[in-house]
Amino acid sequence: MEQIFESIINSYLETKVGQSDQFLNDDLSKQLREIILLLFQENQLKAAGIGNNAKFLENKLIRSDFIYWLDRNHNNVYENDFFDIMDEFVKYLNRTCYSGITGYEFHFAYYDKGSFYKRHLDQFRDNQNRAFSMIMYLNENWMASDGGELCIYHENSSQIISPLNGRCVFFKSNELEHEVLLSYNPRMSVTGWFKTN
Ligand SMILES: O=C(O)CCC(=O)C(=O)O
Ligand SMILES: [Fe+2]
Repeated sequence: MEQIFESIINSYLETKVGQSDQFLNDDLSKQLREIILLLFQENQLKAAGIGNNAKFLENKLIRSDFIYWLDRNHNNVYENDFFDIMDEFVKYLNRTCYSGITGYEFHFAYYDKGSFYKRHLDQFRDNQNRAFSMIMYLNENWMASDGGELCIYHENSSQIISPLNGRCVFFKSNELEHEVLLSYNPRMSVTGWFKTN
């Protein structure tokens, strides 16, 4: 894994967006995808970012994905395999970049056909503990015509990233605004944040 971590950090340092196209192996990616599909069937995914009713409408205009938080207490082998990789990555980050990461949170995300997430920053105004964002895509055979690209806004340009199976994207949470473009097919991912105190 070290080599993959290194390539993510090198691309992050070079371009502000760390990337690897083989972060999750096909087997783990498939198992995580199956968990999401089961949660979807069982109606356990929750519309993302719901507050009260007024907020609900407002939210729907900003994002239309459904989420489910991963948790070691679920005692799911594959969620735990995923967390093991994240624990390794945190150690790597803290050892090589002195990043001082003390925690993380990850959720599954399901963007049904016609879903999107408008331009935003991942750090909340009243809480700065999200240091880095990371997204891992689980979409086999994703085609350009499926849409659902991640668009990252740099100072003078924008960068379009297709949500391909096994790919991960890593960037600083308070720095880069980004958006999920309209998805024409169900789009699945694990998204999360590395936190500092
Ligand atoms: O799925 C993606 O490509 C980005 C998701 C995102 O921006 C978020 O959940 O904050
Ligand atoms: Fe985001």
